[in-house]
Parts: sequence; structure tokens; C-alpha cells
Amino acid sequence: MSSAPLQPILRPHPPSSISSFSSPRRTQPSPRARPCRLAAAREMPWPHVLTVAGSDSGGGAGIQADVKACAALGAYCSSVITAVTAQNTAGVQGVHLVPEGFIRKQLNSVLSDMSVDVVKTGMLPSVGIVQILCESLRKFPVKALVVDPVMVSTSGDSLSDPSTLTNYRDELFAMADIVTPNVKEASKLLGGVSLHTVSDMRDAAASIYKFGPRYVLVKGGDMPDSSEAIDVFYDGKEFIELRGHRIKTCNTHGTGCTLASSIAAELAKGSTMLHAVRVAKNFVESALDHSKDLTIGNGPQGPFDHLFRLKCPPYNIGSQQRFNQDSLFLYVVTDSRMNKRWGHSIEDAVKDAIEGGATIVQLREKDAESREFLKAAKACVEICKSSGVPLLINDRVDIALACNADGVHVGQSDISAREVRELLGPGKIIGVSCKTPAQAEQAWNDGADYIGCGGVFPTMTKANNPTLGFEGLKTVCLASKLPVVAIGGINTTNAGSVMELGIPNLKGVAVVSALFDRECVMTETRNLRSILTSALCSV
Ligand SMILES: Cc1ncc(COP(=O)(O)OP(=O)(O)O)c(N)n1
Ligand SMILES: Cc1ncsc1CCOP(=O)(O)O
Repeated sequence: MSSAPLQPILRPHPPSSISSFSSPRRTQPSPRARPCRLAAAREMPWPHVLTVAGSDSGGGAGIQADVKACAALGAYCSSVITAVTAQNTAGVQGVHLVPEGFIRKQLNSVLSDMSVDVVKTGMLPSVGIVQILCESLRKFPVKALVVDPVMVSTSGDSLSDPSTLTNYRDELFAMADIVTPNVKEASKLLGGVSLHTVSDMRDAAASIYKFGPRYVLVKGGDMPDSSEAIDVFYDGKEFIELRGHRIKTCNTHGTGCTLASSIAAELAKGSTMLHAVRVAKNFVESALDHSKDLTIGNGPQGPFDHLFRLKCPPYNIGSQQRFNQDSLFLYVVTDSRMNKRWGHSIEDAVKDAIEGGATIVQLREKDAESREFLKAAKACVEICKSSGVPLLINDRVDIALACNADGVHVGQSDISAREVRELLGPGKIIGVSCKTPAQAEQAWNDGADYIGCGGVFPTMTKANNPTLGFEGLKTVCLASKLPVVAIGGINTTNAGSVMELGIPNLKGVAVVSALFDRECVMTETRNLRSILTSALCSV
């Protein structure tokens, strides 16, 4: 790396051994800064990050990335929008600057009312905006300032006026706790020096440090020819190389914003700077890894999923991301007594039903001992997962959680779908038995994914179960905002007539005895599937 041609403004640093941000900020307000008639900003119940950045219409970077990253890491995120971009996976199609006076207004609204722990900056597209921000920070000191010097989007589009460069360095960096340039931004900040190696990154970090921030993180994610993503962290004394896996993916749009806002979130929670950076790097790497195979948009660089943890245990059950209503088509419900009668294990019965064409499985094992049931349920989860068929558990949320099933089916006398949703989280499938429009309405309000409606015909499987007939089924389907599966006395002789009703949200039939109270589960399931398919084609 050639030496930096620009002379940094030297500024005395506070001791870099300060390890947390609970102390007041260095930039104390002048005695005149806060008008005495203004009520002081009220303490927040959560760690609070204010992001001052641009909006990304595609939702991958900018304000949108910041809000999601903070939410994922447990911090509240307020926002001051500096610019509105028209942007997608192909690049930036337009930038509309928010008038400076209105940026001042947004800053004042948030900072005067709610106590902010950390300010994180992204796109600051004009000299005036940088100045307004610095003034606001002097007036309303915060615990830490994280500066992501966004100058060029990853697609190569310019996101700031070149004249902001000196302004950035001279004014904002001097107030910053950490500055997080990538190699391109570091090069730009240092007058175009070229950065090819980790040693160049160290030199760049040292040069940027001289502009005034307490810490510098030069990010090497864009450095070519490395199997690792190496970032250089510098605290004015020591260089630390932070090594991560380079995730092979096109879905990297917004990584810089996400990293900086994740650092801000961790600082707001009280982390030391190095810990915050490590957590943030780890978070970005995990999010990229979870999203690496997604195809989003038509352009070369897609966004990634900041909320991937909501889809992982313990918040999800299984791999189901979004409930596919078509899976209700041939819904098979097991029965331990029937399996015993025919000498079938639950596992074999489930395997055979799937082989015959079942599209979703429910384990309804009313007599099973919990420990034995869990063992069988775990085996069935594996069987279903390998076939891509969702597996639900009847009534037993505990078993569903313990075996990582895809969801739970509950009846009107079981715990409510709302409570089940709270226990299982958002990624799970919840079904509710409904016999009336009011129950269907309640299931929708409670966050269920589908309803089971019946008995359509008389059944021996469930004692004292009223028969609704086609009229009752139609009434409930018509009232239901959720997809419906019909249940009760359905077999190969009447299943076709149920599907031929042609009710749009009636997605399939659920069957117990016609499949499991039989010697050959696979043959019966296959026959039923072909009858349903023909009926569907005839509607
Ligand atoms: C798909 C489907 N629909 C309805 C039921 C009946 O559930 P529930 O009312 O909880 O009665 P029991 O199954 O517990 O007897 C179901 N299991 N599946
Ligand atoms: C569990 C249940 N809920 C309403 S009817 C019924 C039993 C369905 O069993 P079958 O398919 O053997 O009639």
C-alpha cells in the first residue's frame, strides 16, 4: 500500500481501554445545546439504535437492513431517512434526496424524545447532511457513534457527493467510535490508495484511525482470491485479524449496513467494541449462510434473510418455511389402535402412507405412552423430512417441540391455537378442528394455518362426533378465511364427491380408518389418491 496522500486531522483520543459504552459520550453538549423548556428524552425499555441512512426499496440494504438487523439482535431501531433510493437486485435506478431541513426535523424528533444509545450512520449523501448530523450529536449526545462510510453501492452506483469525503473525514470521523469501511471505501477515504493484502488493510486502518475514530474496522469481504473473509480491527495500538468463512452466494446485498447496525445493536446492549464486532461478523456470516441458495429477483445481487433465526429451532418446527395449502390434499391421520390391530408400527404405517401418496401426516396416538410416542414421533419426523411431507402432532405440543415436528393439530377443547402459536413460534403449521363459522373465525384470529372440518360423514373413529354433512361443510368453508380439509367417514367410495363439491378453499380430505384400519396401507392410500386426483380434474 502506498502511503496516504491526505493529511489526517489529529485529535486526542480518550483512553481506548474504555470497554463499554455506559459512560457519557465524549461529545458533551454545550450548556446552550438543550433548551431548558424541552423535556429530556425519556429512557427506553430496550437498547436503542438510531440509524441515519437511506431507504432501499428492495429491502436488502440501508434503513431496511438496519431495522431488521437490530430487531434480530434484540435492539429497538428508530430511523432518520436521508434519501429514498429506487433499488433492486440489479442496482440503483434512482436516488431522491430528502431535504436537509427535513433530516434535521427527523433527528430532532427522535433524539429529543427517546433516549438513543447508539447512532449508526449509512448513506449521508451531502455535506449539509453530515453537518446537520454532527450538530445534532453535539446537541443530543449518545453513548456511541458507528459510522459505515457508505459511498458506493455494492452494484457500483455512487451514493454520495464526492465533496462529502473531506467532510466525513474531518467532522464525522472525529466523533465516531468506530468507522467500518470496506476496502473500496478505505481506498477512497485515503485518496485512492490500492489495497490488495491484509498488510495493506492494516496500513489503511492505521491511516483512517488518524482521522479520529476510536476504533477502525477495515472489511476484507470484497478482497478477491481468499477462502476467508478477513477484517482488520484496530484500536490505535493493536491490529486484530478477524477471520470468517467466505460464503459462496450472490445474496450479499446489504452486508455492510447489516454489519454496522449489528455492531450498533451490540454496543447498545452494553458490549465492548471488540465483542460487538465479533458478534456482528458472526451474525452476518450465519445470515449469509442461511440465505445462500435463495433466488431473489433477476439481478446479480440479492438480499439475505436477517430473521433466519426465527426459522430455526427452537422457534420453528422442522423445515417448513411457509405453509403450502396443497399439502392438505391427502391428509393421513394415524391411529395406534388400528395399527396394533393390523400389526403395523407407526413408522411403517407412515412410510406406507407416504409411499401411497399422502401429502401430510398427523400422528394421532391417543393411547400412546409419552416416551414411546416421542420415540416413534422422532422416527416419523425423519421419514417425513426425507420425503418432503409435513408431519403434525395431534394435541401434544410437548411432543411436537421435542421431536421438531412441522406443527400441531388441536381441537376445540384443547389449548387454543393462539397459545400453541406462542409456544411453537411463527414458522410452524397449526390446524384447528372447526364445526361452525364462529370457530373458523376464531382459528383465523388465533393464527392457525388451516382448519379441519367434520365429521362430514358418520364415523366410528371418534366417539360422539356430530355429523355435519355437505351443508355443514359448505357453511364452514364459506365462512373460513383459512384453507379447509374435510374429515370424518371419508373413504374411497365418497372422497370423490367431497372434492367434486368444488369449494375453492376446500383443499383436501383427512382420513383415518379408510387407510389405517386396512391390511395394506400403501394400496389404500394409492387408490384414494387416484380417486382424489380424478375428482379434482373433473371440477
Ligand atoms: C385434520 C384434522 N381435523 C380434525 C381433527 C380432529 O381433531 P380434534 O377435534 O382435536 O379431535 P381429536 O383428533 O383430538 O379426537 C383432526 N385430528 N385432524
Ligand atoms: C378425528 C376426527 N375428527 C372429526 S371426525 C374424526 C375421525 C375421522 O376418522 P375416519 O376417517 O376413520 O372417519
